[in-house]
Amino acid sequence: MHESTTPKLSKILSPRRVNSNALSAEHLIQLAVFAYETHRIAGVVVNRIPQEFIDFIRIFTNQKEETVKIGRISSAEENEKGGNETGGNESGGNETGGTEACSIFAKKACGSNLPLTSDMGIVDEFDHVAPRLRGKKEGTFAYFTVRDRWPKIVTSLVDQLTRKRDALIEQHGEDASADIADILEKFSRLRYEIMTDKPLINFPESGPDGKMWHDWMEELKTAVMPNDVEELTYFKGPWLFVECYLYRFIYSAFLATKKLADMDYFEDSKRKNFLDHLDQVEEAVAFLMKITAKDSPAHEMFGIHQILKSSLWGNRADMSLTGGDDHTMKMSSIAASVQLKDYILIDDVNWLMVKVLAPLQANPQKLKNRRIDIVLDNAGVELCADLMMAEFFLARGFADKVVLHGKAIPWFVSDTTENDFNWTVDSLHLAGQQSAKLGEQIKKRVEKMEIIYKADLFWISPHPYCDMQEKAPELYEELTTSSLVIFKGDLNYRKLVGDRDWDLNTSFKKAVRGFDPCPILALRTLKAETIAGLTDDVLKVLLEKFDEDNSWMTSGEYAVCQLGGVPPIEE
Ligand SMILES: O=P(O)(O)OC[C@H]1O[C@](O)(CO)[C@@H](O)[C@@H]1O
Repeated sequence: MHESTTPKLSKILSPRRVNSNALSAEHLIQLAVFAYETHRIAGVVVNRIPQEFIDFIRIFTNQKEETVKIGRISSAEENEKGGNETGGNESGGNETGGTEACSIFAKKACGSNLPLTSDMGIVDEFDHVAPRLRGKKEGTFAYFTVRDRWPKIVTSLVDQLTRKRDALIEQHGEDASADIADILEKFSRLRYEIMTDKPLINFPESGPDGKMWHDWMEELKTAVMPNDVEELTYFKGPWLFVECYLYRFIYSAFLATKKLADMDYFEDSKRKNFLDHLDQVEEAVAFLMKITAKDSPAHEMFGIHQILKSSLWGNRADMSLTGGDDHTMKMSSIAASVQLKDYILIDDVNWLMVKVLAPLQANPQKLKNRRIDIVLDNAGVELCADLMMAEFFLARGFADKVVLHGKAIPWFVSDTTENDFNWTVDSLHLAGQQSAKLGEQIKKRVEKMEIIYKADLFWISPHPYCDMQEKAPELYEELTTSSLVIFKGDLNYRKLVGDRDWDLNTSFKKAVRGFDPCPILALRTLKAETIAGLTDDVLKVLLEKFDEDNSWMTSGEYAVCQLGGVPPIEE
């Protein structure tokens, strides 16, 4: 019976949200069976009851107050209760000797009338928190990424190398020819291994973090998935880990060459993105110059929304979504910040002003070392908006220094490296007079160490940020001295919430799992199926608009400005 009902159930549950009208007795039974099956397969107590299950039962039984409990009932507990209260599935013993049961019983008020929000993945099979996203789940964006986007990214690198072959040989000499052949061979194997879901292999322990990668892969296999080492494949491994591995693997192919070890193979698309947005950059910088001018009549707080949201919408112009293809924004990020406000699902900017920025600017203790950090994302137009944000904080007296954190190697197609940072500052004048002034201003600030660029290796590791304190204690310590850390973009957000399939209304605080060095702000457009902290009202609107389609989570159209690390405004 289990075999025949479970697939039907997954069909019902495969969209993230399920229309509760579609419920029937049969569905309910299937749910119970599925829960039992999952429990039995996972072999653990199910300690996180999916909201949809609770809602299903509540709606189905038409009772107002109840709790659904599903899990392994130990013999002692079962004896005490006198067995299964609803006469649920009574299966025989199990491997550990306890009696397994699927038990559903009413106890006390629980749940809300929220739409059904999470998928049926109950808890992660390895650590029993919300499930990590994985490429193996068909129909998800992670699956599409592994199946289509990654091979496409590798193919476009192959195309680029083939196209540039002669120029590279001319620049570096004949050795480059063998280098290119070597890389092409590695990439063709890489594509094959992705597409046929092969296990990840160790790459040479070279580079500043090569040894660490070996350790992390071992750790993942031994600590996180000890019984399923063969599961560390492109589709089955945790999506975040495997995606970081992919970009590190690409880097290792170049690193192993004689002449191309320093090449930034994503540079062309990053520079093109900047050059395609010159008008938009100039328009946005002109606004910045107006509100930061010494005689500007603007109120101190004027412009914060525009500047932060301009940086947010810069994150739309991400080239990794299109595999490096053109992705030109039509309006300037400042114009977008005004026009696109309805697409911001969580907007904590007022709260940020009250709790963080206003006290910083008032600076009652006359501090001289107020620091704001920006963990950068993409180069190109997004970096320009981030530089504007840094300048705004300094010019308007919110901070004495701004630390920009970039990547030490080419990363996720368009992420900012030190070269990108320097090149962009040097090239701002191409956008126009106002941008030229900004470029000069930033250079001065870099000289005076008011703007500092750093590239800690942790940012190119596969770890969620809740592990920072353990994996990169010095970086964590450093962030505790900051007044605000702004995390830009989707990848940073995925790492903040651990790249997990949280119920959409899980609090942000819970999802960051103790990562709390100082106030943090996520400025992210949604490009992956993970988010936490949506309110009932927002969920309702999304449900009405999208029903069972969750493209809003990955289209890059919607966004959040989400604050953590400070008490809620009403406290
Ligand atoms: O540049 P961003 O905003 O971090 O986006 C990169 C993200 O987009 C994706 O390419 C889409 O999932 C992810 O690989 C990554 O999380």
